[in-house]
Amino acid sequence: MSMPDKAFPVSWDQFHRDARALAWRIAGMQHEWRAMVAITRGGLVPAAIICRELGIRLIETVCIASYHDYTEQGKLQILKGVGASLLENEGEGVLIVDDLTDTGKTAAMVREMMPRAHFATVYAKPLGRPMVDTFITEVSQDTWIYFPWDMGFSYQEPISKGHRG
Ligand SMILES: O=P(O)(O)OC[C@H]1O[C@H](OP(=O)(O)OP(=O)(O)O)[C@H](O)[C@@H]1O
Ligand code: HPA
Ligand SMILES: [Mg+2]
Repeated sequence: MSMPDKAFPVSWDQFHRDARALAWRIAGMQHEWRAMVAITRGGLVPAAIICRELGIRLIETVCIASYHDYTEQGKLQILKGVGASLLENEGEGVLIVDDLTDTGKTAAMVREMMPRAHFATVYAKPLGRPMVDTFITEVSQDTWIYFPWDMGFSYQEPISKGHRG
């Protein structure tokens, strides 16, 4: 995969707002969640915001490593799954959270573990969209989302000089 053409930088403020919007949408489903599963590492950030909003206190992780070299997706590797109790009833009543779905491969792998869980991401690209139940903002496949935890302050080229942001 080459570097996507477009950039979608997200600030902490915006991420908090978007994660809260996702919490509002899920709250509207009026479902009793028995646990939340955060997909590490990116899913830990929205998970923290959403479990606070929804009052969920049982938080588990699925630890997956996939993007080993910036935009180059390596083979997906499950480093850790969830405890047996969450797998009961195919994950019914479990809320799975990730920051985004891109190709949908990560979501597909976790869905396989808990087919009846609800899968929510803050952002979704078209290829991953069919793999998630709920998301807030769709960005095009040729866009790279820059999350605030990956960023630092740096000089920005003016748009007229070819700046892509
Ligand atoms: O839909 P996909 O193409 O599978 O991509 C989406 C996944 O990629 C990123 O995680 P990454 O594997 O980079 O690890 P991280 O969360 O530890 O940063 C992101 O947080 C999603 O989990
Ligand atoms: N941004 C950050 N991490 C990612 C992306 C993205 O667009 N796609 C897959 N992992
Ligand atoms: Mg991730």
